Amino acid sequence: MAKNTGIPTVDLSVFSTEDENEAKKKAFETIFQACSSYGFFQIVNHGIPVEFLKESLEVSRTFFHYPDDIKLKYSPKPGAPLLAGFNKQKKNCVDKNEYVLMFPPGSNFNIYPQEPPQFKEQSEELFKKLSKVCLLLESIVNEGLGLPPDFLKQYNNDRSWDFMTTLYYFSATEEGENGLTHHEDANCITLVIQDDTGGLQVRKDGEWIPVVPVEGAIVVNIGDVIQVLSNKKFKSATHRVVRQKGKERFSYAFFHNLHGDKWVEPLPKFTEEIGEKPKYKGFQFKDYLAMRLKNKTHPPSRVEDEIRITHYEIS
Ligand SMILES: O=C(O)CCC(=O)C(=O)O
Ligand SMILES: [Fe+2]
Repeated sequence: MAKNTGIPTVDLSVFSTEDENEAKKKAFETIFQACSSYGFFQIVNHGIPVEFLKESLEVSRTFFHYPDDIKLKYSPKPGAPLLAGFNKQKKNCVDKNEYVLMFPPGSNFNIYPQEPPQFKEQSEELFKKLSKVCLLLESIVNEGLGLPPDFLKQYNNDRSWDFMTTLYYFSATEEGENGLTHHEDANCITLVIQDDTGGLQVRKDGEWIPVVPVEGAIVVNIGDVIQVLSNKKFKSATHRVVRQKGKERFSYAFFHNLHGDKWVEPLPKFTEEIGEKPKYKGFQFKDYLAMRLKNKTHPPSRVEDEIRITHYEIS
C-alpha cells in the first residue's frame, strides 16, 4: 500500500492472471476493506499507459484555456435533454467549474470540441480504455460481495448509459474555494483521473480525507447502485472537490452506469438470506437519475435539500 495517499492504492496488474496467489489475495483484501469503509481507493498498473493519461489531461487543459467564444461553440443545443458538450456552471452556482460531458463513442448526441483537433479521438480512446478497466473492477466487486459469477455483468449488461466528463476547476478566490459540492455518485463505479493539483476529498467518520494524487493512478469510487444492491455493505462515499489557492485543476470522471430501466433494490443475499432488513426501498434507476438531474437544473435553496440516495432509505 502506498503511503500518504490518504486512501489505499492497489496494483491492478495482479488480476491479469487467472491463478490465485498471495499478491492477488492481498490486493483483493485491500479493495474489500476500502469498499467496506471509505468506498474509495486508487489503482496503478491498470493497463492504461501513464503517458496516455497525461496526454488526455493536456488535451483537456488546452481546450479549457481557449477563450469562451471558442468553448461556447461546443455547448449543448438549446433544449437538448442531455447536456453533452461544453458546460459552464451558472454564475450563482456554488460549484465553480466548467466541464465537457460525453456519452459512449458513436452516440449521435455527443458534441466534441474540434479544437484542439485531437480532442475527439483522445476522448473516445480514453472512454473505451476506462470502460474496460471498469468491467474488471465490476468483476472484482462482484467477487468481493460474494455474488454468483458474472451476476453484476449480467445485471448491468448495457453500456449505453455510461458517460464521462472532463472538468476544469478554477483556482480558489477570496470568495470561496468550493469546486464541486459534496455528493455521492448515483451510478455503479466511478473512475477519476486527476492532475497533480489535489483537492479531491472523501468523507470518512466525519473527517475529510484528501485523495492525494499519485502519478499514473486512477481513483476508484463506489456509487449508490452498488451501495443499495449490497444493502450498504459497500459504501458510496461522500466526496467533494476543494479548489486550491493559485492552482487550477483538471480531471476526468468516468461513470460506469446502469440502464435507466433497471430496478435497483437490496439483493436477497444481503437481506432475507441473512436475516437483515433492507435499508432501502426499491426504485427504477431512471427515476432516481431524474431527481438527481433536477437537483442540478432546479437547485433547492439549501444543499441539504437535494435528493440523494437517502430519499429511498427505510428508517
Ligand atoms: O473532479 C474530480 O476529482 C471528481 C469529480 C466528481 O466527483 C464527479 O464528477 O462526480
Ligand atoms: Fe463524484
